[in-house]
Amino acid sequence: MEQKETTPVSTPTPVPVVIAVDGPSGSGKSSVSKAVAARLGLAYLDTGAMYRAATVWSTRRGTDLSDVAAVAADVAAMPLEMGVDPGAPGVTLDGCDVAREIRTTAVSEAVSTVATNLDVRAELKRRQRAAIDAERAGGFSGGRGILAEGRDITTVVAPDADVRILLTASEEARLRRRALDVHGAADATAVEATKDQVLRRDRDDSTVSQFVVAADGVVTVDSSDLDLEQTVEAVLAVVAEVTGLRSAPVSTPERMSE
Ligand SMILES: Nc1ncnc2c1ncn2[C@@H]1O[C@H](COP(=O)(O)OP(=O)(O)O)[C@@H](O)[C@H]1O
Ligand SMILES: Nc1ccn([C@H]2C[C@H](O)[C@@H](COP(=O)(O)OP(=O)(O)O)O2)c(=O)n1
Repeated sequence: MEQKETTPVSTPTPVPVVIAVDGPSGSGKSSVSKAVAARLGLAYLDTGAMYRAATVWSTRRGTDLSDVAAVAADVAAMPLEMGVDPGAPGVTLDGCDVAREIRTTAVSEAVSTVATNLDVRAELKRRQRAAIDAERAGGFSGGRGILAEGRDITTVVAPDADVRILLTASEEARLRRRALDVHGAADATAVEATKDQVLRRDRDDSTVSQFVVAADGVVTVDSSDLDLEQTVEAVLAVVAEVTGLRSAPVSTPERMSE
């Protein structure tokens, strides 16, 4: 397996470390988690991408997504490979790159139907746990560990994780961020057009996962009034507090003297 090149990290380092991050849509889970994993030299698992890939796979096969048994059968045999490099986390189905396809609006609108299928959840949970165990044993991170993010990582997939974080943000901040992502603007029209993807989807997803209120032992980080870098720092601070694991200070080039 490919090993990560050099990511300077200071000790003490209780490796392997497992970090679980959950939160609603637009809270910043993916962007923040990728940055935190990269800084700590950890693998990164985007579990939402797995539900998105399952949606693409079943749709491609012509399955009616509301047919619970048929979708579950598709997903049981799904040839999915998840890349866990936080710098380039690929998603392939049957060897083909689907990283862009899984982010389309059509998939965002349909994914909750697949994510609320309990047989699909059981199968993907099994694969997610296997990915976490692979990093505990070596894997991409060379045994340093993994950060996994989604909706049920702190509660169901890895309730035994060393660090468990619920990343939240106000509804307004989440809608604004998603509108900027999808429409390139955060005016009233763009925000309105984003509501189904954010609010309706979170409502549907909440029926099978608990990601609105932190479970016991889960630390809440509210990113509403933080920018991306501040949120990354806030998560790194929780990790350092709980495990002692710290990233090396980001080095700045020395100024040339005249
Ligand atoms: N704290 C933050 N402040 C401002 N923008 C943020 C913050 N966190 C994330 N973003 C931006 O919001 C968008 C949604 O973040 P994303 O990581 O996709 O959220 P999630 O995975 O929770 O849906 C991204 O464009 C991201 O850069
Ligand atoms: N562990 C997980 C991860 C995602 N899901 C669901 C919730 C979402 O509707 C989809 C896609 O998740 P994703 O994290 O990509 O969604 P957002 O980027 O936050 O909008 O999968 C889940 O049910 N459990």
